[in-house]
Amino acid sequence: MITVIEALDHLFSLVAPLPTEQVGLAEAAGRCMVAPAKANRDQPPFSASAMDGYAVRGEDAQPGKTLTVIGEAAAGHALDGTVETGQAARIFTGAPLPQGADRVVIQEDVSRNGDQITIADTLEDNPFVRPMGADFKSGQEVSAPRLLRATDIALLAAMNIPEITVTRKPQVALISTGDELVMPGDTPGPDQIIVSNTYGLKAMLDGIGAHARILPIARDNRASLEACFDLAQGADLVVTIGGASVGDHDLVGDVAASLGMERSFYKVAMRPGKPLMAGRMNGAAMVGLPGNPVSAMVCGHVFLAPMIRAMLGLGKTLPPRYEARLAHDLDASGPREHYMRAEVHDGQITPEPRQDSALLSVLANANALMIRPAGDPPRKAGEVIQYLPL
Ligand SMILES: Nc1nc2c(c(=O)[nH]1)N[C@H]1C(S)=C(S)[C@@H](COP(=O)(O)OP(=O)(O)OC[C@H]3O[C@@H](n4cnc5c(N)ncnc54)[C@H](O)[C@@H]3O)O[C@H]1N2
Ligand code: MOO
Repeated sequence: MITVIEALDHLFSLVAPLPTEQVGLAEAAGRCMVAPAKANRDQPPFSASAMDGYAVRGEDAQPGKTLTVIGEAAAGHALDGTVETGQAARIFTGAPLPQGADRVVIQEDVSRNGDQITIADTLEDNPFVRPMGADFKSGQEVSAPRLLRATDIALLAAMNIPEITVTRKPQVALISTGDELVMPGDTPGPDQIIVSNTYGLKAMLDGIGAHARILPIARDNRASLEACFDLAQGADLVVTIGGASVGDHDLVGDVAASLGMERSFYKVAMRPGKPLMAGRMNGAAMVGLPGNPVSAMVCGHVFLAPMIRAMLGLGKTLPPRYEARLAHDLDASGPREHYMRAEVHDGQITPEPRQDSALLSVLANANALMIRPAGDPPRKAGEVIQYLPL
């Protein structure tokens, strides 16, 4: 059996960065921007008031001083004039600082009588001015490649970049297999369960920039599986779930091979996730995940997510591992790399007491996959161990 790292190497060789397309900013959230974006202007484009109050010359900002108000500057309406010694301009947050003025006295520090203001003894030191270009300067870059978050989109908008170049979304076809499965909302027979893996995987993959399609459930016969593979055409990545092991009804490998799948590997020395298979099929990457719900989700994190990132152009890199200290002693681990459902709090990690790969409630309760290397010896509380955050 190959290792997790070897399997990832094979999986990376099945994918490449996808072509790019233009999108408007309103559609850019979660997309992968491929080229650096450059600010088209300074922000703010002028020295701006940070508060509501009065713009004055620095030397006039003294407690007890009385000044004459000569006009008003509001956001979008600059004052046409200069603030001279002994003068002030009414000013509001975001307005350009008038010529001559170099600070703002907030209105709480001023008493006003007609066109006269007197500065109070409570005068604050802060000049309440945002210098021109304080946020960013023209030409400043937002680096790429990057998955765009809400905060990036706000920054790109402020930079006056209405359209960006992004990688086309990887199209993923998700095929659950098994006679025992029905869709959520359907009425299961006495020997049936509700399909969960396709829904969990779609949520995971859509959340990292892919577009996953849930295909009809393939039944445990060749014709049904073939029909589902046919529906998967056009996808960049075809993912089957279940039917990967050694049982009489585990047909995925055979059917995929008969449809031309060139296999890269079958079986990985990991737990859960051992009966994983992958290859190239009709120009797409194909991954056959094990059916146990936790196995499928763990393989999604460990294998599918890095493949999606590679297709987006974010590089062929391993998911970053974090470190925490064991809260309790652990027994020796087995011959397969073990991804244990665990909880990390305040830098301390505790594996969940039950690790059966059928238990989705345990997975949902966990916030980490604690990684025990193959053949890991017994470990003591306080030792450092690696994990993937969930
Ligand atoms: N004799 C052996 N038996 C098994 C071995 C083995 O090495 N020798 N491996 C075990 C391991 S490890 C796993 S993992 C499972 C994986 O088997 P399959 O990929 O063939 O999965 P199925 O048998 O189809 O299903 C397993 C389990 O998961 C449920 N399932 C399947 N698909 C879904 C879905 N989309 N949503 C929710 N639940 C699903 C299914 O009902 C089964 O309960 O094989 C072991 N056996
Ligand atoms: O590998 Mo299975 O995926 O141990 O449950």
